[in-house]
Parts: sequence; C-alpha cells; structure tokens
Amino acid sequence: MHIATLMLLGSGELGREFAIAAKRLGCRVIACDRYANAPAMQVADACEVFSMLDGGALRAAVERHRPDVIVPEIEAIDTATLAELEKEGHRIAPSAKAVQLTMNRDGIRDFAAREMALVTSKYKFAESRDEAIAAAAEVGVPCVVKPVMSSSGKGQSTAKTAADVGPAWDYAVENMRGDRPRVIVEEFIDFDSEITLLTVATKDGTIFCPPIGHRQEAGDYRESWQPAAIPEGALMSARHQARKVVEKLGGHGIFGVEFFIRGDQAIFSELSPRPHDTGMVTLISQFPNEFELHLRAILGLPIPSVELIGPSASAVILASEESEDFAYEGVAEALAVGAPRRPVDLRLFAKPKTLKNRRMGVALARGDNVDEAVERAKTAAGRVRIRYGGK
Ligand SMILES: Nc1ncnc2c1ncn2[C@@H]1O[C@H](COP(=O)(O)OP(=O)(O)OP(=O)(O)O)[C@@H](O)[C@H]1O
Ligand SMILES: NCC(=O)N[C@@H]1O[C@H](COP(=O)([O-])[O-])[C@@H](O)[C@H]1O
Ligand SMILES: [Mg+2]
Repeated sequence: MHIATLMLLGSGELGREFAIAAKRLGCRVIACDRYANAPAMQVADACEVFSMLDGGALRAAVERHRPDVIVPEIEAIDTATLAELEKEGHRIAPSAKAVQLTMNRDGIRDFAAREMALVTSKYKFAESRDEAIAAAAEVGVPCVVKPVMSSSGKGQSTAKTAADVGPAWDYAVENMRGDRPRVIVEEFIDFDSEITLLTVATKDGTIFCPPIGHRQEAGDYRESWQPAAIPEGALMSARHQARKVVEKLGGHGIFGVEFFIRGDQAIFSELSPRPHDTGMVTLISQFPNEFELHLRAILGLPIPSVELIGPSASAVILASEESEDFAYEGVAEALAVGAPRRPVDLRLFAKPKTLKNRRMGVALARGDNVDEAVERAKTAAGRVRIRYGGK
C-alpha cells in the first residue's frame, strides 16, 4: 500500500515538512520525539514518544515498526544504537557515519579540519572551566564557546575578553543537551556573510542548491534568503569542500553545509546530514524544496533539476516566554502582506509549549530581489503575535 515506511527520529518543524513530502509520495511515516504532539506527529501515520538518547527505547521503537529507512531529524540521538542497527541491516539516512559524526561538534569539526583538511576557524575542546580558559588563551579572544552537543545556538556565547570565558563555560554546561560537559572554543570569524549550501548526495551524483544567506542572533537564525550573492571564488570553494565532505560521509540525502564567507574565502563551519532550518526558505523559493530533495535522494528517486522560482526569504516567529496556554494571533494580517500581487505564506508549528526564544513559526515571502523578500517576510512574521494565557 505504501511505497516505503520511514521512521523520523525528531519530529520538529523540519520533520513535519519532511513528513508532508513523504505522505504526498505515498509513504508511511512514523514520527518519534521526546514529547507528544510534536509538529511531525500532527501529520504522521503513527507516533512514538520516548527519549531518543535511550538506546533501548530506540531499538524497541525500530523493532516495533520495522521501517525501511530511519531518518534522523535532530542531533540528540543515541547514535551508537543507530550504528548497530545499520550493521544489522537497517537503513539510516543518509548513513550512520554521517549521523554519528555530526551528533557532536567535536566529531564533525575534527573530521572536517583534520581528515578532510577543510579551512575552519581555529578551535580547541575543553572539559572543564580551567580547560576552557586555557583553550581561549590559545585560540585568542574574542572566541565563541559552544557545548559540543547542542543546536540552534543553545548554550552558545561569545567571550569578548578572557574574563568572559569562565561564565561562557558555565552557560554552555547549563544549556547543553546530553550529559557530556564538553565545549568547543572557536576563534571568532569576522565574516562578510554566511551561507548554507544545501548539497544533495544522490545515487546519480552530488547536486547543489543555490546558496542560502542567513542572519543569526544568539546562535539561531532570524532570516534566511535565496539566492545569496557571494563572490564566485567563494561559491566554487564552498562547493568543492561540501562535495568532498558529503561524499566521504556517505549515503544519500540532503546536507546543510554551513560556511562563513570572507572575501573569496569559504570557511567551513558545520553541517547537518538532513534538511536545515535556514533551508525552510526553499518551501517558497525552489522546486523540489529541501524536504522533497531529502526524500527523493533517500528513496533513490530521480532529481532531474532543481528550479529556483525567484528571490525569496524566510523570517522566524519566536516565543518570548514559557507557556502551555498560548494562542497565535494576527494570522490574517500576516497573510495580507503583499496581497494581491505576491502573497506571503506562513508555517505555524503548533508545538504544545512555548519557551523563551523557541521557534514557533516562519513567514515565507518572494520579492523582486532578496532584500525585498526579506523585508516582506519580516513584516509578515512581525504581524503574528503569540498571546500567553489570559494576557
Ligand atoms: N567561530 C565563529 N565566528 C563567528 N560567528 C560564529 C562562530 N561560530 C558560530 N558563529 C555564529 O553563530 C551561529 C550559530 O553557530 P553554529 O551553527 O555553530 O551553532 P548551532 O547551534 O549548531 O546552530 P544550528 O543548529 O542552528 O545550525 C553561526 O551561524 C554564526 O552566525
Ligand atoms: N537548528 C536545528 C533545527 O532548527 N532543528 C529543528 O528544530 C526542532 C527542535 O525544535 P525545539 O527545540 O523547539 O523543540 C527539530 O526537531 C528540528 O525540526
Ligand atoms: Mg549552524
């Protein structure tokens, strides 16, 4: 009846769009996450709620549903169990190796800098406050301190002076995921811009999407746009590096490869072996979008071309406080932006709970150029308000 059964490990906003793409092509989708009613669970055939860092629970879920492909959607997964499952014949997308190396920053950074000889910022790892201070002395200040297991900027801060490094360690440890107090201390790169290069490893070779530009605040993205105008030399270098690392990680699927652009230089930052949050812009900017590309690559379906529809942008809608009693307001006003010529669109994630700075939605817009698209996406995002409790 179904063309394949896919098990999503992580069911956030990216998982929900992937699940929609998979449902449209006739797949059965099992959505897993650590909490109930996660975005992808809202559209899946079945769901499982458990900690994906618990290897026993993960194995039990896989054995219960016997998926054709296991599709990790977040970093915080017991990747040792995934590696075992792959050895036993289960398929992990794109590969257990890619998922294992990118689960923690130390894995992918050492792999990229040492094994692949890519250009990265200077970095050192630290496992105590004192080690972090020593690492910063070597790397230099300003420096960026991040837990090795985290994403969307959680636990990340920039130490401007040596005195900031101790508090940056404390902040990282308080906000990390998992149970391993370890940070990366990275040289601060004064870049011109930054991009995500969506790179699709397919059975017929590697495909690149037009680069996506983005602006980050507190380590999390605020707006993204496509195409990003960067020097030709930097784009060529980014493509070369992305191809090299993705092909070495193995398997088929989409990778979000992040670079800092400085002049003609593309400095490798990190990568996700899955759709990327800044790539949500592709929901409006290109066909197939990043979720459809991931699905086609995983299932070995053809991708004859990637068509850029036009300059486009996404802008995030964040919560400002913690609540389980909240409502979205202003949706009609947001969707009226640009009507009738160029309507904007929204994705509202309907997560069951807000947290300060938790991403609750995105606005999507096109424009005559990317600046206009960003402005329109921001205007629409700004019109959506989250009302808390009776306030
Ligand atoms: N060494 C650096 N120099 C300058 N800026 C940096 C550096 N490292 C990180 N940043 C800034 O912080 C942002 C988030 O960093 P990074 O991508 O490493 O974190 P993350 O938590 O993995 O984010 P995500 O999961 O959303 O990709 C970067 O996109 C960049 O804007
Ligand atoms: N940068 C990675 C990223 O954006 N991941 C996306 O955010 C979700 C977690 O959100 P939450 O923290 O609000 O639960 C993940 O499930 C994924 O969809
Ligand atoms: Mg990042």
